[in-house]
Amino acid sequence: MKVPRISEAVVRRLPVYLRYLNSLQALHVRTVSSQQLGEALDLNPAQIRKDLACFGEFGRKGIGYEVNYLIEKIKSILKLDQKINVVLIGAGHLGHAISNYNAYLKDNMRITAIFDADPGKVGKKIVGLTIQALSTLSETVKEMNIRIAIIAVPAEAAQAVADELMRCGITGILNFAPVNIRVIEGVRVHDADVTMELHSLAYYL
Ligand SMILES: NC(=O)c1ccc[n+]([C@@H]2O[C@H](COP(=O)([O-])OP(=O)(O)OC[C@H]3O[C@@H](n4cnc5c(N)ncnc54)[C@H](O)[C@@H]3O)[C@@H](O)[C@H]2O)c1
Repeated sequence: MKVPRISEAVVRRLPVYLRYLNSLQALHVRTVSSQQLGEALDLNPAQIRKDLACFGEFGRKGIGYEVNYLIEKIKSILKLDQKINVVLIGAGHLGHAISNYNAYLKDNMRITAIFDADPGKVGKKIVGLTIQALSTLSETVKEMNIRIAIIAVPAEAAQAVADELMRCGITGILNFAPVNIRVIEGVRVHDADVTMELHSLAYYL
């Protein structure tokens, strides 16, 4: 089935559905209604039905959605049914934490290469992956067919790193550096900024 172009808001909600569905699957729950999903995720059931209807008729009246089937569908929509290699740039404190987390993921999407500019770190290992010098970035990205990168370098280095990543063909960047990265058309950046999240929480105090 050809999937129509869907809004960013829907793309953002699909991983939320997936995470909850995975937790239901772990509990051997077989079906779930949009009502139950809505209550658990604090979302409008009509919204959920509308989101999922973008991709076809998954649900059945009176039964709801089959958890396993819906998980497979969402994974395939998000392309998580295929192996996705990710490169991490920056093997510092955050880079280590992310790599350690990655090691326990039972996921098709995994960090498969780590790079750092510090010659003292190059050659060392983090959870089985050898930290590489940036001179081999382009080669590794091509070899491993990598299109997604995580940036965990200091803010002042982030733009140059992003530029190099784009030259290598990276089209998706998860940026942890507290700086706005400029990208060329066709490349997406998602920012993960702990400080900004805390600052906006402060407003609700
Ligand atoms: N540590 C945290 O909890 C945390 C949380 C959120 C965001 N951040 C942000 O993530 C980034 C990394 O933080 P950190 O605490 O891991 O810093 P860190 O100093 O421990 O690590 C940064 C790493 O990047 C490497 N590096 C520097 N320039 C580089 C370049 N041009 N190419 C490749 N590697 C390069 C350094 O050698 C170092 O290993 C920072 O921008 C920080 O603001 C950190």
